[in-house]
Amino acid sequence: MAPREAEPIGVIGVGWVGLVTAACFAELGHEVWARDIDAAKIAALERGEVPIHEPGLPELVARNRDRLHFTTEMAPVLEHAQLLFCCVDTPPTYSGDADLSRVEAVVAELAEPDDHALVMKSTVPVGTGAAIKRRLPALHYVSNPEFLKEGSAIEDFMHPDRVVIGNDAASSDFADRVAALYEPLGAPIVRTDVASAEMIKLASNAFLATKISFINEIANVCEEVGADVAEVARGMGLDARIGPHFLRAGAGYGGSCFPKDVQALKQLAGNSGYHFQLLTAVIDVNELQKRRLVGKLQKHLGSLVGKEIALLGVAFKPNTDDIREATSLVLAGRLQSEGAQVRAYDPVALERARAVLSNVRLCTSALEALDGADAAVLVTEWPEFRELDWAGAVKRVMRRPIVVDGRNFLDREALQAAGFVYEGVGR
Ligand SMILES: NC(=O)C1=CN([C@@H]2O[C@H](COP(=O)(O)OP(=O)(O)OC[C@H]3O[C@@H](n4cnc5c(N)ncnc54)[C@H](O)[C@@H]3O)[C@@H](O)[C@H]2O)C=CC1
Ligand SMILES: O=C(O)[C@H]1O[C@H](OP(=O)(O)OP(=O)(O)OC[C@H]2O[C@@H](n3ccc(=O)[nH]c3=O)[C@H](O)[C@@H]2O)[C@H](O)[C@@H](O)[C@@H]1O
Repeated sequence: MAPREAEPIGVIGVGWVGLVTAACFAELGHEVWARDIDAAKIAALERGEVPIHEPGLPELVARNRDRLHFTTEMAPVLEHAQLLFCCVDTPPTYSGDADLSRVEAVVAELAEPDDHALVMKSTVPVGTGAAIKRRLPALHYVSNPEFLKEGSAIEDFMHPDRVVIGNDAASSDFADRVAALYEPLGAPIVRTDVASAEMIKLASNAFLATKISFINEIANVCEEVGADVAEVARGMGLDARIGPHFLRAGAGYGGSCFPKDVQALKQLAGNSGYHFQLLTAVIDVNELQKRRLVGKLQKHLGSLVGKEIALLGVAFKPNTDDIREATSLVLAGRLQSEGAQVRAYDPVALERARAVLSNVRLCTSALEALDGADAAVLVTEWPEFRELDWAGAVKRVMRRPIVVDGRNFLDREALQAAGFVYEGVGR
């Protein structure tokens, strides 16, 4: 696609957000200089390898290879581009606050006053832009939070519900140039101040997490009173004020963002003297929700000592190999401390799992994980799990036909008809 005006773009931090940003801006016709301090990652990208599992990304990177310039150095980025999209990670610290050390490292490499603008795509606490500007008053700073979801990152980037751009008066020309980059996408562009832009990102993630914890609590009550949460969510979601999205009850939210961003917003409020009660509950519900699956196993197996439990799925959601804060990790730990033997299978996340699930037997197929298992727990709703021959091969290899469906994903009626004990969430 030929852009109305090509704008050389710098991307700093080439992870999930950075690589998708770089590839999508290249697809929109811009030259992109993308820098990461991880030399192995840059070397892989230069060889044409994409280091993460994200549908469509290898093709997009390959198609735009001529416009994508990967580097470990800051100098070529500064030389070629004025808009510097900061996409470094902002993981949680022990206190739950966001760790801004990577952002600080990027800022330390910028001079001022100069003709660059730092465009913050990383998720940062409200006040980060102001703090950076206090130290470097002449630095141009634009907040441009990212709302993409892993697994549909390219689609989300190219067809956003909205684009948010926050800036002060001194940086309005740069902010206009950032807005111009997104114009071809046809999405509403929300122009606002930096602090509000930062808050829009945190509040959006916190609200979505709240929806999930809310429906999970409704699910838990449904179990007590004999209602089906999937039916309840369907009926609720048709109310336009509620909407149908993010009402899937299950084993709680995971991933690199909701857990850390909800915690970070709670901490941010606390640091300013405000106790954000609702978010405290959202977090507690989510932690308990992951563990409730253990109780469902105990209901049918009694003590878990020596029992063989198969986890179907390790990734925090399908279509990604990301296992950061995945429910599978909490569950594996809980099951092991109850004395169970745990085996697990995931179509794409096994390599990443190997580094953290040391006492779990990682299997190369679902059937291998299910062979001899006393129960199966569906943790990630990969389509291939629905397509397994439950009534035939699975029934034959499992020691006991018990399935805990942590995502309400499998065909309950078919499994029950095949003689399985089926436990969903909230039904
Ligand atoms: N993963 C997601 O779905 C989304 C993430 N975000 C936010 O975007 C930010 C990035 O997230 P991810 O892409 O998931 O992180 P990531 O961990 O996948 O990637 C971050 C990259 O930055 C690199 N890096 C660290 N310090 C650097 C430096 N000084 N210079 C150059 N590169 C450096 C790292 O080596 C890594 O490759 C976070 O703040 C996150 O909260 C926002 C929306 C969606
Ligand atoms: O800031 C971020 O990093 C991103 O965080 C989430 O995206 P992501 O974590 O990639 O994935 P989601 O699809 O939101 O799922 C997050 C978790 O919630 C769970 N979930 C989601 C929806 C639902 O109805 N129920 C539910 O339990 C998923 O299983 C998963 O564990 C947001 O959806 C993005 O808008 C945001 O940009």
